[in-house]
Amino acid sequence: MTRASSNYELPFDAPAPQASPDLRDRESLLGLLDAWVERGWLRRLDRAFVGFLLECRPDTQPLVAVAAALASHQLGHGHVCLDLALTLERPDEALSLPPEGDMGPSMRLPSDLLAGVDAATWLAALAGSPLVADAARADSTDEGRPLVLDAGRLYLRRYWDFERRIAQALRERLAHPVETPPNLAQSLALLFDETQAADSGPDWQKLACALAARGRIGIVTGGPGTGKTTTVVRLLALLQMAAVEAGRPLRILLSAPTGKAAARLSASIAEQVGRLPVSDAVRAAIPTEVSTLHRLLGSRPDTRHFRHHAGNPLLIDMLVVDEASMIDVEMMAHLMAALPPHARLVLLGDKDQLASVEAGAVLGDLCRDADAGHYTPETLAWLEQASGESLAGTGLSPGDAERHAMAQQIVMLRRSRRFGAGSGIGQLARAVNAGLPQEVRTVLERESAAPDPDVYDTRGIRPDALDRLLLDGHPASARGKPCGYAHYLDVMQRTRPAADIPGDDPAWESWAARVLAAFDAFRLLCAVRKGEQGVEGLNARIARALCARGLIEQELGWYEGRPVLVTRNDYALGLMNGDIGIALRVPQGDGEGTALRVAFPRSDGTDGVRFALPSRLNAVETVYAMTVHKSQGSEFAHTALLLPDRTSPILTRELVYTGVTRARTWFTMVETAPGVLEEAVARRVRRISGLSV
Ligand SMILES: Nc1ncnc2c1ncn2[C@@H]1O[C@H](COP(=O)(O)OP(=O)(O)OP(=O)(O)O)[C@@H](O)[C@H]1O
Repeated sequence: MTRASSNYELPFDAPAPQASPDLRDRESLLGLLDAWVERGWLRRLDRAFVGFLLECRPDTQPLVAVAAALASHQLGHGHVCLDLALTLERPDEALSLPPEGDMGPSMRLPSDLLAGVDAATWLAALAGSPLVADAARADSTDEGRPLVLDAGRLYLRRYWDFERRIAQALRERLAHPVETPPNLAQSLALLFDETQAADSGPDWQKLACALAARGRIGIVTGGPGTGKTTTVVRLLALLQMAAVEAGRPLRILLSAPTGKAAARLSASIAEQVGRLPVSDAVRAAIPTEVSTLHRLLGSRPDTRHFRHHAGNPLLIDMLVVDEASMIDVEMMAHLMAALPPHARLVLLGDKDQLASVEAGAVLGDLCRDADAGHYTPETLAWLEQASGESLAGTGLSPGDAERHAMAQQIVMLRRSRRFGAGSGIGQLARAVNAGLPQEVRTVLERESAAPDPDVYDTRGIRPDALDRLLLDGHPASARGKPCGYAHYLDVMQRTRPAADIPGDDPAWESWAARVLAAFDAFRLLCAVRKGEQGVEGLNARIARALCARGLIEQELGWYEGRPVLVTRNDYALGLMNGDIGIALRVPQGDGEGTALRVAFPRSDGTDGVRFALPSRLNAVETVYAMTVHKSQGSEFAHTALLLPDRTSPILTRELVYTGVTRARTWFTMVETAPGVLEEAVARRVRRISGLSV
């Protein structure tokens, strides 16, 4: 880093006009930041970053140091940068401070710290600091500066770079469309031969397939069951038909952010490929194996670098990534870098779901215009001609090639095949997504009172009734049984192979697979981790209730039936953060009695299972209840979402929507206090970023 000086700079000790006492000098500011770290308001990392900057430039103004601390803090909350104006407008809200559940003694808040600071003064201080590069000036001497100021947003350079590289790579892809396969219209007609009902509008899947076929980048977004996988399977068939014919089948890879999502996509594609009206040669050229993004890029232990990057790109012609809403800005930048320029990239995902826990909401940012379409007249004409579908009367808004460049390669699927008009879960998801609390309440009341409900509402549930719900679910109905956690333990006991069957017999693996599948019959989702109504409290409660009923041997430690969630990638064992396993008693290899082993599904889309020694698992936690965040990419026959009794900024529309849409057949809303659901539905997540293409 250069140690250039600047005319703007004030000596460190000079107070900014009307600044709060915390911004008067270095010691006061660091004192407050240290107190925030102690209290868990800032990460140690954020404080260390400021320490590093002050070491490089001891004369740094407090206004610059505090901006650096807050920009780093924002990354921990999923924001790619610090929006200065927004932070000054509503400091505590913009910075999510005090954090959820902080009941400690009073402490100086961001609003106290930033009182009296105006945007112009803050911007001038940053613009004048040798630590801050100005994004508008392509000045190579700026390159070593650790912070970047871009249109009123302050970035840590790494993250500004990620965003810039993603935008650049996408623009290049958009600027160089590929040749569409010959006979596009005929192939589309062959693959999409369903007749649409006259009132159901155009076949959005066909439109999505056509758009993706013409570009190096295509995005297919849509709610659960709208046919994202169906569309991509047909796209793969369409492209491979032409490529196989030409004697050069495409090298295609499929990927997803988590092992669970990869396994789901793999099973779904395998099932759909069989039904394609194509030759065996084309069918054989469509892969069904799906790897996680980490595995695809070749993650290496103890480093953030991957084996594949711009200098060693993937040897492929096409990449499909499912559950793209879970991709954070860093992963997306690595992904774009590792993709050879000629390769096609297709992203599938639900833009309305919660974004990744890490910084950035790439899919949400790119799909900003997806509801309105924003197609240019050229795109509209091309789409109608290629697909034979009419977009008249769809209510889409017109677009502009400059302002809506990315929108030209995005289609939003609008008709759910899983949750049709009559589905309570579908209606609930739509009402939540539309941000209509009153409508949400109406749907809950109406659907839960129906004779064979798929939605259950338990307002003000009593503790004993909650325990019964969590263990036994609801009474069986015509559709089957909305289970609780007793179910998979029952399957475990009932289907256990006979004790004299040797440990290497496949019966043990099939049994484990069956128990793992039964575990997915029910999941309790929580909004928060801490407290009685968080994951930690509920896991303890469920274990206690199962133990009291004699369904598990003990509440703590390792016991048969204990479900565990992997919380850190373990490359040696091939386990990824988010993988779920269950401890089972299986025969020892030497024929000497039995031992506990943790069964994990293989992430190759098969029903295979592998076993790990409990003592080898370093980062796991019990997972009856899980956070909505961790449940992304999974679905469960019966899903219950428990909302805490106090509202908080993390209870948002996206969180409730993601929770509801994890349910395949039944959904239970567990409300512990009035008004919390309504407030959550009315609140939107806003991820701060500058990604726009
Ligand atoms: N055009 C279609 N014709 C008939 N059935 C369809 C069609 N599109 C989707 N389906 C069926 O609807 C269900 C959901 O489709 P699909 O799995 O493709 O949706 P998705 O959007 O990928 O779902 P998810 O949200 O689970 O990722 C599947 O059973 C699929 O076979």
